[in-house]
Amino acid sequence: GKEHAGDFHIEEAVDWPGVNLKLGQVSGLALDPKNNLVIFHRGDHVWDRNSFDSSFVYQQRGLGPIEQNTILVIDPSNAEVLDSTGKNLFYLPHGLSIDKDGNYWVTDVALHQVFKLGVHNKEPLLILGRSLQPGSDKNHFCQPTDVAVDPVTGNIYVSDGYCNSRIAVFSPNGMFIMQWGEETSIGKAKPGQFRIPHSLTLVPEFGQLCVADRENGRIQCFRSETGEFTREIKHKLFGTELFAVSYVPGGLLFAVNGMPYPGDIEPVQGFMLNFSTGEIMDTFIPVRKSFEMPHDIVASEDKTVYIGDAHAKTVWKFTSTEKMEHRSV
Ligand SMILES: O=C(N[C@@H](O)C(=O)O)c1ccccc1
Repeated sequence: GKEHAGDFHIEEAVDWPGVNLKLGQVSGLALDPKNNLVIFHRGDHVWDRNSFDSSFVYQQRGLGPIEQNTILVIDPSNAEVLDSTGKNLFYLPHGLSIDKDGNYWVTDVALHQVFKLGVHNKEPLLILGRSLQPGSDKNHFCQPTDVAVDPVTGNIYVSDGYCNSRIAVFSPNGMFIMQWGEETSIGKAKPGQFRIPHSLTLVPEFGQLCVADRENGRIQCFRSETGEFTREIKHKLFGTELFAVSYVPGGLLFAVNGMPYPGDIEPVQGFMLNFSTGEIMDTFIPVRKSFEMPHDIVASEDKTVYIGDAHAKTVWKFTSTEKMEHRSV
């Protein structure tokens, strides 16, 4: 008989053992060219009220860099740790992305720096920013949150940061090209204004870069070549904070919001959005354990989605199951 088109639902892959991985605060997730999950976590370091002074200078240098491997490569099917690297380099890991050649790009909010790590022995090939020195110019970031590398131009986009409100763009060899964005002024947030640009995702088919404008609880997108504002995606269902975004070639945009503030009714959850229309197509939460501070999200073309949580110290895997709306026989 005639069947209605299947309806996709995203739900936790409850047989995936990765939720039991022993991790520190999970800050960044990415997929490598082989679709392995790569996790950036803080080992035994935590970001709390004592981590920075009022000028955003990191206060816990005495701890030394994290001695555990902060970057884990995980088998997507059985969650085995295929590789681990990144020890004795970082103080407070934050963003992670992987470029088309498989190089890792990470940010460290304590160092106020962006690192490019080579595919092989992961030694830094490029470092942007000045170690432990917050600032806001061509050579200084202030708690940079994420980094994305354009697959065509090789240009490097940095979302900077907690204590800045800009997107800074660099050439493949690290020369400053341009920046855009400003602090959100009192009252309604205007286009191009940020309150913690927290996560980046490139949308190559549309020549755009989208930003999780965290405390404005919205996604802003820009033309990646010029920084020109193209659109905002915002829903009441996002609540106060929108933490992370991940675009999937083919037109889907995934996002995750923050725990409800006192008085908020919107629950913390993952979102699957239609990039072109901005509409919410599905929402999802874990079955095992619960979101505490979901911090990053990464999705692949087959609608496999991972969410990493900085407070639950957990990564969940979600997959898309096609539920036939109903069959007429
Ligand atoms: O948001 C915060 N942290 C998370 O995003 C994170 O851990 O990356 C934070 C802000 C102020 C003080 C302490 C932590």
